[in-house]
Amino acid sequence: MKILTAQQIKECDFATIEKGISSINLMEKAAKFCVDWIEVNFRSTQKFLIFCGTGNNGGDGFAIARMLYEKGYNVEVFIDKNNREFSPDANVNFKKIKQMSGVDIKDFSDLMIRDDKTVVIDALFGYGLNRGLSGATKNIVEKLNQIKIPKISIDIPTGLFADKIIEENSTVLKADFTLTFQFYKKSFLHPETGKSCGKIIVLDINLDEDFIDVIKTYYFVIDEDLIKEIYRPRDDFSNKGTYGKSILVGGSYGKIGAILMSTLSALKTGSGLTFTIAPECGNLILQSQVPEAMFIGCGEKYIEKFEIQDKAVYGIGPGFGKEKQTQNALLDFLENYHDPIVLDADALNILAETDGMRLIPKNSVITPHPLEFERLFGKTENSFERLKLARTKAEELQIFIVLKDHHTAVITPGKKVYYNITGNSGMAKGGSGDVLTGILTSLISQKYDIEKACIFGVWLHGKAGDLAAEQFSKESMLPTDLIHKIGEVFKSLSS
Ligand SMILES: NC(=O)C1=CN([C@@H]2O[C@H](COP(=O)(O)OP(=O)(O)OC[C@H]3O[C@@H](n4cnc5c(N)ncnc54)[C@H](O)[C@@H]3O)[C@@H](O)[C@H]2O)[C@@H](O)CC1
Ligand SMILES: Nc1ncnc2c1ncn2[C@@H]1O[C@H](COP(=O)(O)OP(=O)(O)O)[C@@H](O)[C@H]1O
Ligand SMILES: [K+]
Repeated sequence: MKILTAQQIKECDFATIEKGISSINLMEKAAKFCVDWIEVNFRSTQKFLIFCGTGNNGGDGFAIARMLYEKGYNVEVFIDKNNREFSPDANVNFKKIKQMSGVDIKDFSDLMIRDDKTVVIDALFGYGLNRGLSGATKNIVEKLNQIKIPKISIDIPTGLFADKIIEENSTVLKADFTLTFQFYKKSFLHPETGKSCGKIIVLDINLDEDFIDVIKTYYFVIDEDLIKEIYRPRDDFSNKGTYGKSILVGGSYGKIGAILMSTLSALKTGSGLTFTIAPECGNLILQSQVPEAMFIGCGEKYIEKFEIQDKAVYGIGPGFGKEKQTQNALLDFLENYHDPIVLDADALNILAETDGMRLIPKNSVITPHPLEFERLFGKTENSFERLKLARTKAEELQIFIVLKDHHTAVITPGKKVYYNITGNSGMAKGGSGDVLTGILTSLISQKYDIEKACIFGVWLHGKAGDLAAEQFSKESMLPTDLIHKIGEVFKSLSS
């Protein structure tokens, strides 16, 4: 799914209107989709308090208020009575609601909440916000944020921009749900801004498909349609050679578990032949826990050297450690190896400390979490800036950067960004990243195109995490539980 800027969304609205629907009918349609969702999900609500701004977001709010009232709900509409300069479409809907005898139109300052079964609808500002909140709107948002009743934001939580960071400490409505039109907005996917969105529901209001097809963007959300295009079912007439050779390199005394999880994940993701290169202290553990993988020992307690094998894909780093010999082993390997590889964890830390980034083969994948990213490329002000730097570095080094976070971003050498929306905070545990390394190595060894392997890999990882959380809870699920859910995800794809 494409992500558009506020300006592009506006153009998309115009394109849709040019195709024959009037702007007021488009607003009506958008409001109806919201009301349909609200009816299903907030059926027992006794009163809706609907806060409307002066732009078209406010217009949506007036239309939603009218429709809810017509369906028999108790509705109160709040506006800033000192500012009634509504946009033309908002004005049409304001006039309609004003004529309804059973709906009170109140000033923001009249807000009183007595009833438990009350829900707030935020239609103050949408993608047209062009500066931070101030005055009456800022005050009412601050007040609403202190009241513990459910809040539904229409299109965008008021105070957020669609596509850029907000100033620190600025006021933003804290929504429980965001009913957004047609597209995810970039700000929903970054930690500083996304935390205000609650659960995001994308309502398809049938904006012009031809426009959406051709509009150029570098930003995408990974959705199930994309995954279904990427996923290749296994061929009956195949053998282990068809599915590649994955070699997971890592582990050191006390951190054998990390490379074990990578190895198991590679197997569970379908790798044909799987090897683990680890120090001898891991031999017994690996051979007994993952008998399907072949073990190559090199060093006693940490890796001292490792050889290049033909026709394999290497995933290097989990549990690797940073011993001097291990460092040299990695740098030697990279001096002589020129095919794409996956680099994670201590392999990245070693490259950061030794200035070895230039040795990474073109089209390789690196999987830093924010701190590893900072060690590699330096500090940035916020996650928007981090992404910008990552896009520059991915192009400069011609590599894929899998920037791990709540919404992991896959950044391609062509500077495209694919945000992942599967996964959950149950995965915020040591070991989850090791699993991802195994998955990515396995997919690349199965000859998935590298961009597709990254997109598919992060989605699969998060989806398996979601299934693990469903069964065990976010608190109790373990990275190993996630590995055992990979199969269920594949089953759902092939059914
Ligand atoms: N395709 C879509 O996405 C559709 C969007 N619609 C709605 O239209 C909205 C966009 O409408 P608008 O462009 O009118 O934008 P807004 O409703 O966000 O309001 C923008 C207006 O407020 C002013 N403004 C901006 N920041 C301000 C601030 N901090 N303080 C005071 N005033 C400020 C602007 O100058 C502008 O006049 C969407 O968010 C959505 O709710 C729907 O009505 C129809 C379909
Ligand atoms: N709150 C979260 N929501 C979604 N995914 C998460 C969350 N926290 C962590 N993850 C995922 O778990 C993995 C953690 O990786 P990493 O930080 O490298 O852990 P480790 O190195 O300990 O294995 C990443 O893929 C990340 O996207
Ligand atoms: K809003």
